[in-house]
Amino acid sequence: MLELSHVSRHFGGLVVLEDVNLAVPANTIFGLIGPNGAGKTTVVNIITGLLAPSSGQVLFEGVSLVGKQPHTITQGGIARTFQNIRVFKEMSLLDNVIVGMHAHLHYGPLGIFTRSKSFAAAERAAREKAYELLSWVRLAHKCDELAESLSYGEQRRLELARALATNPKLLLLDEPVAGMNSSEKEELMHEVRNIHARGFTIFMIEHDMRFVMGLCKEIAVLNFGRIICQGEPDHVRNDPQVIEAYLGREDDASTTSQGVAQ
Ligand SMILES: Nc1ncnc2c1ncn2[C@@H]1O[C@H](COP(=O)(O)OP(=O)(O)OP(=O)(O)O)[C@@H](O)[C@H]1O
Repeated sequence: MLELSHVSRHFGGLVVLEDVNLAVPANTIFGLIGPNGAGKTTVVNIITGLLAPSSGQVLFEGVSLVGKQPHTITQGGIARTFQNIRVFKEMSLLDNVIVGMHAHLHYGPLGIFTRSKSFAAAERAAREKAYELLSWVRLAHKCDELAESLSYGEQRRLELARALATNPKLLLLDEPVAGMNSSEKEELMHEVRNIHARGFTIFMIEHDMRFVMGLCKEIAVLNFGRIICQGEPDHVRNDPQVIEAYLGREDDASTTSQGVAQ
């Protein structure tokens, strides 16, 4: 579904990504991990059109994403969440999700002013769809509350619902459990599994090894801008280069000489 071939990215003389090759098949949960500064965010920014690669190709369903604007890439079927929560705190949960849907609503400019029949129908359909997406992340009962009333974990779940509002085929999660406590992580793991079971392909970058190992079918490991290992969790966990890359790094995950955290 998503393919990066020989992708490199330099910032001046700094080589941040070098010859990165990744293939994310449809219907999988794929994880990209790596120590701080390895280049993970740069990969996500290249996929979503915020950055162009210095060289190489990025294909989504066989079509090149290089040079496309972020909103075009979103409309083409890739949605993302961000490391830092970006919900609109003074808006209701429903309105937060409807904002995410905006690009897909079809009503003419006059409809907005006259509240024509087609506008009213589009608005009703948007509210119904938003309610359904909120129910997927178990927040429908709070649909009219303001986002600011939600706990941190709930705000993250709201972001998921909003990302899904663009009707993506591929959902990119950028450090989805950053700042969460362990029960919030458990809940999000459940949510991500459910969303995947509804037919979405998921690509995540994440520091939390337990979360990644528990969810992903396939994992790629980035270190100093290069992919050093790719495969199923058990393979990655026991790979000597991966253990070496993580050993002594308290910031990323618990590692032992027997492997990366189970
Ligand atoms: N716009 C930029 N200009 C110069 N250097 C940059 C730029 N963006 C990223 N870098 C550098 O690229 C390297 C990789 O950064 P990136 O944020 O992609 O890593 P990361 O793996 O996501 O790290 P983290 O896990 O800490 O978020 C870092 O050394 C960073 O300082």
